[in-house]
Amino acid sequence: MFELKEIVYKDILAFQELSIEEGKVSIITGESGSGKTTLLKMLNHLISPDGGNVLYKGEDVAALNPVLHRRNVVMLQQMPAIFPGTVKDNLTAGLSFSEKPLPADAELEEALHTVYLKKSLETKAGDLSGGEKQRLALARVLLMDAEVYLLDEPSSALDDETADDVISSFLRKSKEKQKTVVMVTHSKRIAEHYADVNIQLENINQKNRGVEHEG
Ligand SMILES: Nc1ncnc2c1ncn2[C@@H]1O[C@H](COP(=O)(O)OP(=O)(O)OP(=O)(O)O)[C@@H](O)[C@H]1O
Repeated sequence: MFELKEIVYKDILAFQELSIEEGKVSIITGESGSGKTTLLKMLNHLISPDGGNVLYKGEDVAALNPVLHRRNVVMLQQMPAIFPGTVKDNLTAGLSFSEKPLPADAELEEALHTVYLKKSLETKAGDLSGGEKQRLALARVLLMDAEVYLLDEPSSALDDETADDVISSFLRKSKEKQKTVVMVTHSKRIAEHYADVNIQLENINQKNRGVEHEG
């Protein structure tokens, strides 16, 4: 799905080669500051490497329209924005922004069910807890029906049991629809349980290599 070659980005990332396989769950781990978020941003065309190439389905991402690329490759940021209004307003925000058709309420409720968020569509989003807001943002991303989901620590605000429920349910849904998922996590447990492929980033200021890849 993605091929990255001879990547250099500031003094943050430097590695020879990395492949992200279609239909797989790739989990990125590595110590704080090793460049995990930076790598996701590169896949999302939010930043471009100083050296090397990022190919998406064989095409150089630098040559793709960033807005159109981000409809296919959707990123859930580490601290996702929650918009004023209801849960429903928040679920449909990404779709409205991308000018995609809005789903019926039943589909929105199904997305809430997938992320174990037991709230009505009319609940005020501002009243949700931090972990509930994180799940709401994950449901919003799921509804985008993208080809690739880039998830930056999507369960950081959840207790272990809820994190397991939510991540396994999200990944089951994405596998059913043959989506590609790239997820950053600090949780060894999540990485061990759910990765088809483990990508370990190393801090290039301390060590001399950037990526270790296990399939
Ligand atoms: N635009 C930028 N310019 C310069 N340095 C940056 C930029 N963005 C991030 N950095 C630095 O690059 C390093 C990697 O940041 P990044 O957010 O990718 O790390 P991370 O592995 O996701 O960390 P964490 O686990 O703490 O979220 C950090 O030292 C950060 O301060």
